[in-house]
Parts: sequence; C-alpha cells; structure tokens
Amino acid sequence: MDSRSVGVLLAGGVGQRVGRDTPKQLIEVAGKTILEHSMDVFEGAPEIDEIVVLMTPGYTDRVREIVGKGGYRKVSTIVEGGASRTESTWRALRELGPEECDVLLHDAVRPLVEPRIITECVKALETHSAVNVAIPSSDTVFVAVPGPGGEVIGEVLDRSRLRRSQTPQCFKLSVIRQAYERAFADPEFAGRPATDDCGVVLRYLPEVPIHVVRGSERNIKVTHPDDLRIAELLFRLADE
Ligand SMILES: Nc1ccn([C@@H]2O[C@H](COP(=O)(O)OP(=O)(O)OP(=O)(O)O)[C@@H](O)[C@H]2O)c(=O)n1
Ligand SMILES: C[C@](O)(CO)[C@H](O)COP(=O)(O)O
Repeated sequence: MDSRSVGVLLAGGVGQRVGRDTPKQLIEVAGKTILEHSMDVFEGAPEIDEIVVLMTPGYTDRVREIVGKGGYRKVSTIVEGGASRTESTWRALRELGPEECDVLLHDAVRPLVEPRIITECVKALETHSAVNVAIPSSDTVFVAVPGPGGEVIGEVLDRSRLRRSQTPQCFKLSVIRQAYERAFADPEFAGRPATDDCGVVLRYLPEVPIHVVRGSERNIKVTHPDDLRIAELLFRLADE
C-alpha cells in the first residue's frame, strides 16, 4: 500500500526581513497571498493526501478563513508555529499521529514550487527515507573570515560540489521525528540551531543518506522586499 503523504506548510514566521506589518506569507502577489499560492500547489498535487499549516501566532483565524473561502479540502490542521523554523517543524511533527507516513516540509514562502518537484520527492521517498531539493550554485561561494577593516576571503569553496537547498524537504515520519527528538534533547542544539530540516537529520542521524532531487531556479524563497517583485514577475511569465 502507498504511504500517506502529508504536506507541511511552514508559515509560522513574521517576515522581519521583508519588513511589513503583516507576515510576508499573507502579502498578495499575482492576485493572491503567498500562502494561498503554496497551498494551491499542494492541494492540486495528486500525491498529497493531507496538508498541515503552521501559522504565525495571532493569524490562525486568518488561515481558517482562507481555507474556508478557498475550499482547500486537504487542510486538516492549522496550528500556531513556534519561535523558530525548527520549533515550527517540531510542532508539526507532534501533530501527526503514530502511523508511519511521508512528510514534505515546505517553506510557505516558496510559492513557485513546481508540481514536478512534489511528484519527484514523493517518488524518491519510495526508496529513500530522507530527500532534499537543491540546485547547483552559479555563483562562486567563499567562507568569510575577519580581516583588516572588515571581512576577507578565508577559503573559496569547490563550486562543482556546492548545491543550494530549497524545499520541500521530505522524510519518513519516523526518521524526521527521531532526528528532532535527539536535537531537542541536545542542550547544544538551541545555541547552534539548524537552518533547515535536512541539517537536523544530517547532524543527529548521520547514518541516513539524504537523497537529492533537482530543484528549480524559480522555486525562490521570498526573503527580502525585492523578492516580492521577482515572484510577481515569475508568476506573470508563467502565465504567458
Ligand atoms: N518561527 C518560524 C519561522 C519561520 N517559519 C517559516 O519558515 C519559512 C522560511 O523562513 P523565513 O524565510 O526565515 O521566514 P521568516 O522567519 O518569516 O523571515 P524573517 O527571518 O525575515 O523574519 C517561512 O515560510 C516561515 O514562515 C516558521 O514556520 N516558523
Ligand atoms: C530551509 C531553507 O529554505 C533552505 O534553503 C532555508 O534554510 C530557510 O532559511 P530561513 O532563514 O529560515 O529563511
């Protein structure tokens, strides 16, 4: 029997870097909120059975309204996010029952994720228990170190081996749960948090290989104010 696949939309942040009064996932781009664009992709994906939304405290009623009006039938749970991205993930994992399933953790602020990526991730979970989505880096990347007058280049990394992580990041529930249980039991985790879920698995379950699915240059994360304009343009180009 196929595994149940749950899409988790991480929308618990405040969008400090975008700098608006409301969380950035509620800003409208190309006619609807960023959160709705992401929900549309997961709602429309035949591989996804259920959607869980982690929302910024104080805004869960707004999501209920969006879900009601938009007729999002797969959304089963809307809960408040935690103080950090990893805490929001941890809360999502606690909402899921004891049964094994596939979990696709997605930044709600990557509204241009393509259905092809979801299809390939779910397919990859048939043979791998952890899956990331990534693209090669077209820029040269270096490690900065303190130097005279500011920072200087410490080391230029081998670009041919570098990839930029995107989302969804996908796991068998038992695997991501175990990694997070270990992380939150580790007193050092809070002082050196992971910036993504694959990082938690890599650190706490290093024996689990994390398979990589090809991402997309279009699958941008709306992080800074200009990203709103870029997302708008990308949606417009997709309609042409
Ligand atoms: N406590 C948090 C923080 C972040 N996120 C989600 O994780 C995704 C990626 O995070 P980021 O782009 O950093 O969003 P914000 O934390 O809102 O942005 P900022 O750091 O600028 O405040 C976003 O969809 C965000 O809503 C979350 O669910 N819970
Ligand atoms: C998960 C992520 O999108 C992978 O690139 C990224 O690490 C999230 O970082 P943020 O600082 O929470 O936006």
